[in-house]
Amino acid sequence: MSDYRKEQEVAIEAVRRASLITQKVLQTSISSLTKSDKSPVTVGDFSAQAIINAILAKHFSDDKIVGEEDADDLRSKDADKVALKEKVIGLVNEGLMAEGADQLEKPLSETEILEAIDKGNCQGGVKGRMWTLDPIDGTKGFLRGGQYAVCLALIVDGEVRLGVMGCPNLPIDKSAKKPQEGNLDEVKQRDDLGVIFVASEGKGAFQRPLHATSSTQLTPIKTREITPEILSKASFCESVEAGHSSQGTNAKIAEFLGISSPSVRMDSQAKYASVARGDGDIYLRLPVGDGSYQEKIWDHAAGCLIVTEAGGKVSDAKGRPLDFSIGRTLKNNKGVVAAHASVHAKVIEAVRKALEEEGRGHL
Ligand SMILES: Nc1ncnc2c1ncn2[C@@H]1O[C@H](COP(=O)(O)OS(=O)(=O)O)[C@@H](OP(=O)(O)O)[C@H]1O
Ligand SMILES: [Mg+2]
Ligand SMILES: [Mg+2]
Ligand SMILES: [Mg+2]
Repeated sequence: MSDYRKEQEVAIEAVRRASLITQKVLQTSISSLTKSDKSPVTVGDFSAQAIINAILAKHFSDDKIVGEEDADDLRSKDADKVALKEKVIGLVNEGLMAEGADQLEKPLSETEILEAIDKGNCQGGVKGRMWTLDPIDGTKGFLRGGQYAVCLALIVDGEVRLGVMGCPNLPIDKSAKKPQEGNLDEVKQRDDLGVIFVASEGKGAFQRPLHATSSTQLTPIKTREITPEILSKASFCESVEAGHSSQGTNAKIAEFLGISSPSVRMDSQAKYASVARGDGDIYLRLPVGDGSYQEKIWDHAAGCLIVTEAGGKVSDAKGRPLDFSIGRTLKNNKGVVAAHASVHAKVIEAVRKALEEEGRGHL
């Protein structure tokens, strides 16, 4: 097994710088536009993607990047988009020139920034080294002051080897109260928020405060011990957006497992982070409708490794491992189930029953 020490160090620094810039956006104003698929993208998403891609390109110039965003909208002559691009240029240079490792001496040009964003155009695949980046996962959450995550993972020959995730709105201390969902003022004011989660294949999972310097010690994290006997006491989390996973199916699964407490609804891969550090036990993401939506690799790669390395198990709805080797999507998988390894099989059995009852057993 390779040691990805250098990659880990660079990825943490890239995610740290990008996460701090998204926090700055949150503290000031969030300009956004709507993409052709009707989903939102903000000045924070573009800036974070440019910062991370520029740092990756500097250290690993031969690596490919599968990133969510592209710079097409920023090349538009439309006045709103030109104004948004100007903000992105300012934020990217602020993020890259801030003190610390990888500090840039001289600002990047507009062309360099747009090119950095477009470095995320790789189509994925089974061979070689590629990073996958979700510069802001849970953009809708970001806009409403909810949870969001800056997610970066290294995939080598189709397997996730390294995952780094910045969660600027999660408390450093898992037992501290999470900010109230959508309370933008609360997340602006609290100074105990901001965590980076890290996992490297075979080396365990860790967290560290976002605001610390990069030499800060990583603290190990573990999923909560939950045996089949106490499964009914488990807490499960799901998406805030009803269109992103079937909340009705999730509720039925919880009922089959004897879980009576309501789900914790949270945007983004912060759900994986919560399960990984034992602040939640099960993450359910069951497909909606006919299950035709294909999950994107950047929505799961970092979170999947972080949960696995913390002692959990991640699979699709049928219990199959997620296959990151076939392009930009997880087209061989339907849905996602993450849980403590000792109860994962029981959860999958409940998923099968629930989908069959709905006449969706084929999914
Ligand atoms: N129909 C459908 N089904 C499943 N997933 C979808 C769907 N549409 C979008 N997306 C992706 O959901 C990502 C955000 O997931 P979340 O779990 O954070 O959703 S939620 O905001 O809590 O509802 C979101 O990631 P970001 O775009 O990075 O926010 C999307 O990639
Ligand atoms: Mg996403
Ligand atoms: Mg995103
Ligand atoms: Mg998006």
